[in-house]
Amino acid sequence: MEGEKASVVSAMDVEKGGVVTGGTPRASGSARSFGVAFDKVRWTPQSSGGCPCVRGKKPREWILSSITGYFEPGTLTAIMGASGSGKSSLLDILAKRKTQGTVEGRIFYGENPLTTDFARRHVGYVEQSPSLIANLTAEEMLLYTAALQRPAGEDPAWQKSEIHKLMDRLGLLGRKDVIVGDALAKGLSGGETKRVTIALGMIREPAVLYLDEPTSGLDSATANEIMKLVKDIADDDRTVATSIHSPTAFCFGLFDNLFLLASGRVAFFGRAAEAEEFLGTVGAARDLSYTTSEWLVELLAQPSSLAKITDGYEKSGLARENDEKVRRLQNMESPESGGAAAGGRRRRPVAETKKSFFQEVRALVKFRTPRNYTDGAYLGSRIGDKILFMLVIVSLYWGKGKPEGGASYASSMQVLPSVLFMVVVLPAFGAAGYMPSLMMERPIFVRERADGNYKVISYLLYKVVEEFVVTVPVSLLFCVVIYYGVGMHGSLALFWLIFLVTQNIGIVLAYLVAAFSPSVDSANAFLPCYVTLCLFFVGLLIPYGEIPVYWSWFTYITFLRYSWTALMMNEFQGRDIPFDVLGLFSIPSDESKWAYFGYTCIFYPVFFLGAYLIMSFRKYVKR
Ligand SMILES: Nc1ncnc2c1ncn2[C@@H]1O[C@H](COP(=O)(O)OP(=O)(O)OP(=O)(O)O)[C@@H](O)[C@H]1O
Repeated sequence: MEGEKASVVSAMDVEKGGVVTGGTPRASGSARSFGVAFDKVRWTPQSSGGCPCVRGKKPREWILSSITGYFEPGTLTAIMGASGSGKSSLLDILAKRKTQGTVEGRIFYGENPLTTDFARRHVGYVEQSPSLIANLTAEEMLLYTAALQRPAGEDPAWQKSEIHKLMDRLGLLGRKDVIVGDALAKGLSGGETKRVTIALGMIREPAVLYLDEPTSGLDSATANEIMKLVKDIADDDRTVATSIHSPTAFCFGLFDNLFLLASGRVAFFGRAAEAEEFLGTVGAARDLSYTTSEWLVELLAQPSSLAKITDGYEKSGLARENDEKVRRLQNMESPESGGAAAGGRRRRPVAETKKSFFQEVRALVKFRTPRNYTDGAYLGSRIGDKILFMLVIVSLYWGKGKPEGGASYASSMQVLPSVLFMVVVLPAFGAAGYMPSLMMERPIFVRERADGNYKVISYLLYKVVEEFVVTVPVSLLFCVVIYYGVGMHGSLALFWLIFLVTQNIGIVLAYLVAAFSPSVDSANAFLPCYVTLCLFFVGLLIPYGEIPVYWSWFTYITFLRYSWTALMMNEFQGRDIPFDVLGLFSIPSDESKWAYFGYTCIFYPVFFLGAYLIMSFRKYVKR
């Protein structure tokens, strides 16, 4: 496959003249060089749809208006502007990451119009505050991302050696075994975390790399180092643009081009070295007590002078030249582009990196599951409650299921339905414990989906497989101890299967609730509410036959009803006892317990599908 062995890090390792890193030689900049051209781009947070009578006559407020420019391969463009001027919004639009509002204008990458698929394959995006997986080490974080983003057939050993080269180049190799960490568990420092995020943006070898404030929160020396790395990336024929708030003089010297934004309009676009002279021509005289970058920051922070500058730019010859160049690039008539628009070279086909969902699930399980399985908090919350309730049930009901063991028939007939009731209710309530994991991980899920790391189905399958593996031994222990401790009858295997399935239905129910809930609080309110309502309709608190007709519909969406009925049938069907226990609870004695087990199972795919559809179509990020 072309490019299969193309270096993960060739951007870093290529010596001028085109040499290689561990893999097959790659001529410098020979493949996947795209320039970016954008013409009269504007954006409003208001959506375009809807009936005007509902929307009202409120005119649209354009946060960005008439933004025209281009980024060329081999150049580093800095986007500067005051806070709120639209820097991040512009990058989001160019990377197809805006999820709200209306975008107008034309955006081309080479000869390709911008699409989500194109952006996922060719555009790297280094977020300002990326969500990383806190319990992975720096090395694992990169290997994990490489396993998801690199072509399927790539040799993992080769991938690992390339990742090590990338880490070495980014000054991370000595810190490869340090966990990424978060606010609660300290791991990498802020500067090291930024390097990891830049490395993440480079793993797919994107032709275009956007960075949103890569130096924010860093000291000047670290900021300079980071920007040197960014400049190196651009020097390898990549198209690189970064938003930056207050660059040091050193950083400013690294910029090839400068894009100044003022209240969503262009105040200057051209060679960084020519900005000062141009601004002088539109009446913004340089204050010599500042460095150029400091002066620009001061200038852009003064709203009173900005309209004059943006008006001056829009009427300038420079703006006309830029417009003209963008039009040439988009029409693919640029002599310097050789027919490939926006300054890009003719590119060869890119290695197909799409993976099957099975390969994605395997990568997710390989890197994330071992960490979870060795995390005491993760396992404790999944095993602890089962062990506790198992001990409570056994100590309370020891031997009471067998009348011949001392308990009277009457007591035994009361005890067994109650124990079975608790056996189905516990995993349903316990499901609340699975919601936070999905909700806390939502920012990671959102970033990884935006990076095109996996499909929703792969992520959900990984989650359920990871949980299922834990539930198998835990539920087996729980069921064996209770079965023999209480003194049950019927099939132990079916008893266990019903409990196992009920527990896993609880898990996917938790995922479904987590998928549609806007916050952990609302999810925590909804799930116990639904489960508690279900308790009334299980069949123990009120026999089915006595449930009022206007509530009967609810019994059909009470999965606990089916699992409890199957357990009751398993326990009492065919037993020679002087009580008609099943009849007492309106449970048909002549129907198959396996059929009720089957009805229970149906809830699993239904809840799973619900969670999948919501996670696929819901926009979790408003940006
Ligand atoms: N989804 C959105 N809905 C409504 N307003 C938004 C949305 N996204 C951005 N804005 C507004 O657009 C303006 C530009 O925001 P943006 O984040 O692009 O600015 P910025 O220049 O990157 O700022 P900073 O340097 O502080 O990060 C701000 O006023 C912001 O509140």
